[in-house]
Amino acid sequence: MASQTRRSSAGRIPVTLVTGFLGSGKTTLINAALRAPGMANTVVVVNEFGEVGLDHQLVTSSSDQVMVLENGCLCCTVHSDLVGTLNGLYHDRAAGRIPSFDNVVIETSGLAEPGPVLQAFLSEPTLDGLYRVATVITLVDVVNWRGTVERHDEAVRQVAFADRVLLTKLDLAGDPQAEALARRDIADLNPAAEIEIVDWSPKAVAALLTDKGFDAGDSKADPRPWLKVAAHENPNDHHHHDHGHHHHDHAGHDHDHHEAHYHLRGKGVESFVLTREAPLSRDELQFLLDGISQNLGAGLLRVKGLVNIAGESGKPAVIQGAQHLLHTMTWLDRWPDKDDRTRIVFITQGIASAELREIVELLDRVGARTFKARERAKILQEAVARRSAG
Ligand SMILES: Nc1nc2c(ncn2[C@@H]2O[C@H](COP(=O)(O)OP(=O)(O)OP(=O)(O)O)[C@@H](O)[C@H]2O)c(=O)[nH]1
Repeated sequence: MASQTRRSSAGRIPVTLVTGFLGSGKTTLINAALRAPGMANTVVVVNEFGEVGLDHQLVTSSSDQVMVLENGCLCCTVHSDLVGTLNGLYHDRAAGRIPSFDNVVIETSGLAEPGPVLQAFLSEPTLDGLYRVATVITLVDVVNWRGTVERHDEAVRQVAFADRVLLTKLDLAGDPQAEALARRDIADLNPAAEIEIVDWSPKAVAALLTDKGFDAGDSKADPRPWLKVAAHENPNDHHHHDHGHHHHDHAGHDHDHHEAHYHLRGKGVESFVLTREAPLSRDELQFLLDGISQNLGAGLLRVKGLVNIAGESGKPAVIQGAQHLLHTMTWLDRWPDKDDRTRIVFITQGIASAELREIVELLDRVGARTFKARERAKILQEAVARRSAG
């Protein structure tokens, strides 16, 4: 894995990823949006499994601004199909072969893993520089949610990666508790996600699908709504805000609450916030990130953070990565507020926060020793050089 400082990345085309399990309402959502004038400059890319041919007709009949990839799920073919399609679109647009567009929506297959898709957008030789992921929207069908999440880990990760979770099929839910249960489960998996009920009006849906999100290539952007450190640090706050009629019960007597917590604890999604008061050198940052991703392997889902790099204290570096491969780095002009500590959010699966904390502490100790030794070696070398020169 290589940390890399990106060239100016402003001007990349924003992409909205729409994920959600089979039947959660992705096609319905996108079709609703395509009726709005606000979607005129948006291209929709649909990925699907071969056997679900219906999607294709539904979507293409509504518009000619839709591309369909039929070669299987994104997780297996992302580096060929999706990358090829998006690269092709970009160059066709540049050459004037297709009408200009300034926004892309990708409907992923219901079984798609968001991690590899995100990774493709962060990796230099593929899509970075052309496109950036603006928001990840995950649809959750509240009627089938519990059964789905129990059996399909993809559904867990689709929620874990979301910036925004949209609840669908509330009108079909017989159980009046279904919404509250789904909200609680989702907040357990992803305490930073906005959880909303879908407003199906074309204008409202189009606004969601054209949301520009946080652009790490825009040095004036405010990273706070993207990073949401507080939500990751204090996940329980979120429960209290979002759990509607359960908010009176802060004492922990809520039976369902414990059940829900237990139910999802088995899914193992956790977040961990690494905070550093002292600025980090680039080497230290690289060492820490490499060490963490090597130790966590596939257990690391997402990394994002603001870093105070030694010698660059007036401005934060934005880093982000998806899974084990990439960390890209861009710079903001200034810190968004007085807090200029390094804060990096790690979202993991199958690794307890305590375990991650231990790994970080160990890396810190090893790192401190390594860097001190390197520093000493440098001083020695310089002394030797001075002596041989003089
Ligand atoms: N009543 C009701 N039906 C909905 C709602 N959302 C989606 N549906 C219906 O659920 C079915 C599945 O919706 P789709 O939009 O095809 O779901 P999808 O996520 O694209 O499904 P896949 O392509 O299989 O992954 C359709 O018949 C929709 O009309 C909702 O909020 N209420």
